[in-house]
Amino acid sequence: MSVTIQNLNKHFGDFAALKNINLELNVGELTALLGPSGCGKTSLLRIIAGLDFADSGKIWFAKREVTELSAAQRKVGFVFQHYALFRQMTIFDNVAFGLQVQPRRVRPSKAEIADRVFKLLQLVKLEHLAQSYPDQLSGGQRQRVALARALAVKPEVLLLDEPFGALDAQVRKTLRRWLRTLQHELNITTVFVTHDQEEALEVSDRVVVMNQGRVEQVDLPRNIYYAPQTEFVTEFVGDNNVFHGHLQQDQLIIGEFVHQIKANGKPNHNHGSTTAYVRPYELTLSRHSNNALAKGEISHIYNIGFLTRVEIHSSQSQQPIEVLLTQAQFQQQQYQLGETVFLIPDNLNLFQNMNL
Ligand SMILES: Nc1ncnc2c1ncn2[C@@H]1O[C@H](COP(=O)(O)OP(=O)(O)OP(=O)(O)O)[C@@H](O)[C@H]1O
Repeated sequence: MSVTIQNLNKHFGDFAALKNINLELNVGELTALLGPSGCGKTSLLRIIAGLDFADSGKIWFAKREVTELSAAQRKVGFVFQHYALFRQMTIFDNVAFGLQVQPRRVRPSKAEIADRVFKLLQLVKLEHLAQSYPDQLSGGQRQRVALARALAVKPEVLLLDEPFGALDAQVRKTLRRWLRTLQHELNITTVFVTHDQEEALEVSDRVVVMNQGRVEQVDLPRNIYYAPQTEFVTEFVGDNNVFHGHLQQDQLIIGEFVHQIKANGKPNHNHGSTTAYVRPYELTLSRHSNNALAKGEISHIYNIGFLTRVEIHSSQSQQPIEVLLTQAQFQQQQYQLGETVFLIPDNLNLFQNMNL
């Protein structure tokens, strides 16, 4: 079931929480809504679910307009960050709940319910805990039960609001891989809210990056990382070093440094005040100033297995500059703490400041 969102707006009092959202979520895809706290992810998810309603705009599930329909009428499955399981019910009864409360005329028979619940518990690999109670389960297991419960009513769209947000890092990692496999097996259109970029990039088929109630970019995870279209996406996703300078034709001028820009890195306008973003692994250290962006003093060296992280203090950057090299690269050059080095970029993401 595809989901289409058209010209959606939502206010809370005077505050515009969602501003003209247009989205097309593809059938069977796992879409992540990613953005900082307060950008409107949960508001959008709740409106897709029918738990809240927009001021204007329309929503379709395939060809069925659902804008005015309640959550129950839309047939969505929902999983929240905090496992909302019924503590006094067994795991089996928790999963069966949505089916047992259906009106008699549509409710499956007792045997059918039992069969479906066991299949779902097998799917989330918890069939051995059917007769346990939520308090006897770990956080990760409870979230898997919550997912089985959401799936029990055969939803057309599955909506997950930071489902692993309350779990520790290791469990999160295991569960997000597991969710990805499961989601592909079931092929159910899924929307997943997260403020964790690694989670969004690893789990989803497509990522919607949001900022202050607007959609900034909708793209494949690799494009969000390697080809960010806006300054916000560049800054929000992945680590960056930031340099402020001036563009003049093909040259980026930062203080005393003049860097020749490669043909593929040129922005549309080639004049004026510019911010350059460079990933830590896209910077190389050199003892020569040729085509450098900046220079500075090595202030910290940190080995992290295969990689070496080098921090550099420079008057060209407000923050310490971070460079990631392989151990081999680093050792070959024998850089020392306190040494002055030049920074050469392999790639630049340039955004021009239109106000200046
Ligand atoms: N019921 C409400 N009444 C008033 N303001 C609200 C309400 N719900 C959300 N907001 C505001 O709308 C904005 C978006 O909230 P929302 O919960 O959608 O953000 P979010 O991106 O999901 O953030 P988080 O990651 O912190 O959950 C926030 O500024 C929030 O304070």
